[in-house]
Amino acid sequence: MSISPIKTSSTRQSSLVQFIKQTPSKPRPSTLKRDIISSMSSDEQPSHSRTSKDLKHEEEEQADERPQKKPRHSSPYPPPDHPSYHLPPSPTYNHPFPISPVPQSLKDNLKFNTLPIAINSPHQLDLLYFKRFIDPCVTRELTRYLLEELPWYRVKYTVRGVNINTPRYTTVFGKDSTDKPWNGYKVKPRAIPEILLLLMREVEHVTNSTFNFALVNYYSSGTDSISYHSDSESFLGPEPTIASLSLGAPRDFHLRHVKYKELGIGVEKMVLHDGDMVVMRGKTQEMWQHAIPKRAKAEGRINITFRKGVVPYATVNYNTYNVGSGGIYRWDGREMKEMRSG
Ligand SMILES: O=C(O)CCC(=O)C(=O)O
Ligand SMILES: [Fe+2]
Repeated sequence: MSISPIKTSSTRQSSLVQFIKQTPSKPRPSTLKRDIISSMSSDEQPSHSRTSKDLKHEEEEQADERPQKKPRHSSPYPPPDHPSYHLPPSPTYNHPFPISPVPQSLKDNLKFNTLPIAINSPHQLDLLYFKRFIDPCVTRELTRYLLEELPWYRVKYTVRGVNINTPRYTTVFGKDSTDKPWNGYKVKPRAIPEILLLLMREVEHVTNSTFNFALVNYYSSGTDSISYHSDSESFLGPEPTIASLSLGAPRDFHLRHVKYKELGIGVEKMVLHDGDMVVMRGKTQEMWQHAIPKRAKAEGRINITFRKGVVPYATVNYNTYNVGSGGIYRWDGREMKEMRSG
């Protein structure tokens, strides 16, 4: 890693990140602890590189700071005055087929680890990492529900005469924060389904942000991937906060600086596990690109990103590249089946 050293009492001091504990309700960082992630190999967990002293400290802290039981929210979400998410004409607006109600067992078991670790570098990488943000007791049921209930797409498109087959399943819900009405688009946006709103509420709470889109990827095997890119699209506004949730099999998450060659900055590598959440903030999109590279072998993984689109083109673009005009796929319990060809 090319993060400049922070002197600590620890013996290792090459590449460092700051580990910042935050109070659950106030995501403003206050440095309680520093730790080392030194040249993480792609299969290492950040905790593997900690000293035993730090680990002990961590265990003690965790004893006091167990993932919190989800507070009982009695009021519907989003509230009518949600600053970014305009209520659609109906909660199921423009769903191509009905999405079953969220099972009560799934709702009851949704619990969250609201304590992040901050990962910063002098090169303006600005991440929050919530290890097992979603409690492992529910991730299996949640993954299955999303696979079975969401409409999935394999989008094809052409850029400068080149035909592209998106190498993963995608789908998207939501509308930008402008006053353009839900029915004002040539391709109408889709209401965010209840399960994604439940997750969005918690993610908004811990990131102190608001969102209006949920983009969902499904990487069915190691050959599904997303290549290096930034989500710094003009339609997200400056310094966007993007929260990215992982469910299912672990996958590598690589970040490289936009001038990594000129500046000799190495690739940052993490492994994202079932239930983890990475929040990209500040200048991360402007100065860094991220990717999920192909892997020789990998089981299925779902990724959900929450974002805030601030212009109508966000809605148009996300629908074009995550729904498109091709066939629709559903998970039948074993595999994806195309139920309507494009
Ligand atoms: O799957 C991931 O973790 C990343 C997805 C991503 O970067 C994107 O959808 O823009
Ligand atoms: Fe991305």
